[in-house]
Amino acid sequence: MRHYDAIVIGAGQAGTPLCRKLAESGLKTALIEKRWVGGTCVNDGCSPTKAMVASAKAAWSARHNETLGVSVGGITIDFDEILDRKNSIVHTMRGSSEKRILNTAGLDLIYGTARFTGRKEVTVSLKDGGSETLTADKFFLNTGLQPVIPDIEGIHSIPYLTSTTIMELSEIPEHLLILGSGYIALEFGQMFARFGSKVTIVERAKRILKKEDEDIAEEVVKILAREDIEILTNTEAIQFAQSGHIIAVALETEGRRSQRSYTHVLVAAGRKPQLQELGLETAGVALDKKGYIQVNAQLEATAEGVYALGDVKGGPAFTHVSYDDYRLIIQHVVEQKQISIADRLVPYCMFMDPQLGRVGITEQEARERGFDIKVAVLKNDSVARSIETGDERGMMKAIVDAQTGKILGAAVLAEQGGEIVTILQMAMIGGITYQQIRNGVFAHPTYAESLNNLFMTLD
Ligand SMILES: Cc1cc2nc3c(=O)[nH]c(=O)nc-3n(C[C@H](O)[C@H](O)[C@H](O)COP(=O)(O)OP(=O)(O)OC[C@H]3O[C@@H](n4cnc5c(N)ncnc54)[C@H](O)[C@@H]3O)c2cc1C
Ligand SMILES: NC(=O)c1ccc[n+]([C@@H]2O[C@H](COP(=O)([O-])OP(=O)(O)OC[C@H]3O[C@@H](n4cnc5c(N)ncnc54)[C@H](O)[C@@H]3O)[C@@H](O)[C@H]2O)c1
Repeated sequence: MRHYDAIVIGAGQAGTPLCRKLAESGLKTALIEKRWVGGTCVNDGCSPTKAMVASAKAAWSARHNETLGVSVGGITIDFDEILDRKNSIVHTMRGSSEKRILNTAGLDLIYGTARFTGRKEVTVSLKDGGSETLTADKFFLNTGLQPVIPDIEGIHSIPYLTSTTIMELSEIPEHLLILGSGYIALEFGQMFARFGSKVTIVERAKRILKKEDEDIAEEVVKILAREDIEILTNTEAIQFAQSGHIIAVALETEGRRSQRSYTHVLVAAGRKPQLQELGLETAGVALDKKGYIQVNAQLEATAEGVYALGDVKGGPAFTHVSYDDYRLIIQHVVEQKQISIADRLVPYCMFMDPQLGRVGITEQEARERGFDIKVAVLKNDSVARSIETGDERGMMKAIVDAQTGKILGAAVLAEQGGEIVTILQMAMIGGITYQQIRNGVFAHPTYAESLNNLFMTLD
């Protein structure tokens, strides 16, 4: 039986860099991955979707450019070309990541599914057949999330799509029904609408983007409505049936039933921890109330020598969080430093177009918590850069501490909203007040300069 100093399970956004750093620090390390190096982000998530979103944006721009006085005539979507480009990006990223692992001394890459068969022992069902049992002093779990498939009558009798399988379609759906209205639903919904699908989004809650402020969510709805995307809120799919190429769906909106037909169904109703194969009970690792691996602020699970990183430990499920978990674990385990994930400032960006960049708390959260705040709001139709470039969609918003002038949170729904919100995040990190940003000299006419105007609204 092979023994290691450290075993990393899951080659996600934490596990992939972590295994190399552990090995480079002198620990004999194994990385166990059941599918591909790079995990969700590289293979099924961020990179492939953003590559396809870029194609969708190009299609939108080609149509939209007429408003700028430039007509390119009819446009054609070459879906095979879009998929080839996406696949080539994924293969390059995955390949170079795998190569770096294979070239690291003291590190073994083992393809297979790991299951705990003892407190400090895993048995790997190898991808190429057979199995191997390994032991280690320390385990690092980075097994990620998987789509939730709601228990709806008939759902397993239809060829429903998930965020993974929709990227393998060989044709553009004629009429796509999307269950859920989170990031996955909105990014794919707008993307396929721009490729030519008719898109209907069904959300069972009373509005989309519940965690965002209502004015931001309303602005997103307006933008999507202009692209003929139908959004049905307070609505649930209660029954599915397949009839030839058509999927018949019974919907229920506030007690009223209706019958609709679609060609494709994407389930984007949330994601859950990928743990069913791991046998955590055997390792003595407890789960929290929501079914994620329970960790403390040092990312330690309830069993000694076991750590959990990334999405599987709960909290915001983003690549940059998983990557930061890796950075912190290295400081803790290799450099013997104190670490804590408490109070970590986590930004995020929804890559619909325009992007929704977010950081810190929302207005609704600040009010619920009784904070003394000022709220700055600026619609993009009064931003010089937006007017000049012909894209006035969206708005900017910042929540400011009324006493100190410090920024508590921001939302930027704009072309490059993810980049613009990062400027405000830097201000939050550096303790820069809104008055300093209001009076800062920024190049004209940039989006950054509009932050002067955003905070002038507080005067
Ligand atoms: C469609 C989509 C788009 C997204 N877009 C963005 C975005 O734009 N920006 C962003 O920040 N985040 C985005 N995310 C989220 C992001 O992909 C994840 O937060 C990120 O990948 C971090 O995941 P992770 O490191 O926790 O694990 P993952 O990347 O999910 O990796 C887990 C790995 O563990 C392996 N594994 C699981 N169980 C076992 C086992 N028993 N044995 C061996 N191996 C196992 C899996 O095969 C997988 O490779 C997106 C997600 C999706 C689905
Ligand atoms: N740009 C990004 O950073 C990005 C992009 C995509 C995904 N992600 C990550 O992936 C995670 C999962 O995304 P998601 O969109 O699947 O989940 P989500 O949890 O964000 O949204 C799911 C939505 O589906 C609704 N819902 C649940 N069951 C339903 C049902 N039966 N019928 C209708 N609606 C239903 C929920 O009310 C919720 O609004 C995100 O939270 C995020 O962390 C990030």
